[in-house]
Amino acid sequence: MSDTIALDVAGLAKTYRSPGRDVEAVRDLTFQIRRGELVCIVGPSGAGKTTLLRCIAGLLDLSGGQIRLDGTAVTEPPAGMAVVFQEYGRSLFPWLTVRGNVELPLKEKGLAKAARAAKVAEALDAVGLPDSADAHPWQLSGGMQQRVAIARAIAYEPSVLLMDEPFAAVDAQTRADLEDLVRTLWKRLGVTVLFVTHDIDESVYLGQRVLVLSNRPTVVLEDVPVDLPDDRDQLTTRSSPQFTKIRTHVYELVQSAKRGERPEVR
Ligand SMILES: Nc1ncnc2c1ncn2[C@@H]1O[C@H](COP(=O)(O)OP(=O)(O)OP(=O)(O)O)[C@@H](O)[C@H]1O
Repeated sequence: MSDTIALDVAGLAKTYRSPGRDVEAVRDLTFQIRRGELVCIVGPSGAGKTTLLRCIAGLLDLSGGQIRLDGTAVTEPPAGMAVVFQEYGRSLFPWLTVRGNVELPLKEKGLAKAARAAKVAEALDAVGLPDSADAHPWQLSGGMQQRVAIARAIAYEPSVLLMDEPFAAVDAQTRADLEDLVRTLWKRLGVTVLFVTHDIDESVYLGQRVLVLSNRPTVVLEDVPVDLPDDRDQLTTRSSPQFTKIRTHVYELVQSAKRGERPEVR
């Protein structure tokens, strides 16, 4: 089962077209993610990472290629997918309580009230916010709000979880806690995770693989395996020689991507 392909991105191209100005964001992206994998994506700013995620989420029309989730072409937001964005402040509804926010997609899914209540409680518990159900998002810190966004995503029980720079706006200590939370939930739930980040160390700490993207128009520069033990912790893992070796390699790749290096000319 673990070798089944969950996400298949084949020859993806995306050009934003507007009168008098076309922006070719993604030229030719091809990669596959197996069910239950945790894959990170890094690349230079403006490389098309968000564009890629929005295409996978079914939020943008493709200009070429195809995206398949569990064998089915993605042409609209797929039922089995959840997305956590960077801007938790804008992704939570301020007029709803934490419970209301986490419950909303479950209502849309058609779950009965008792089942919804159980899933909301379980998800808030999993992200360490069992006592915040009646609070409103604006009463919580940034890190807590992002936990609510994660709780909302996991309560929905997606088969694929997309995360677009989810921790970019939180402080370093909270970020480390949230990274560990993602790994814990990923292991517990067996969900397939695609995680976009600017932070090279974060990509190596979290991922089983790191896809390094070229600059725009985007292609995959290198698919880097992260052969670190599965049990990771912020101190031991990050200070291990193997971690340093991989993060140095990814760092050099991103630097060469910034200089415009592309696979066909390497
Ligand atoms: N709606 C849009 N219309 C036109 N061009 C766009 C649009 N959205 C993004 N772009 C362009 O597409 C390219 C890729 O943008 P995208 O946001 O996907 O990159 P990114 O890798 O996520 O960037 P960053 O790391 O800075 O967040 C950029 O040149 C951007 O200006």
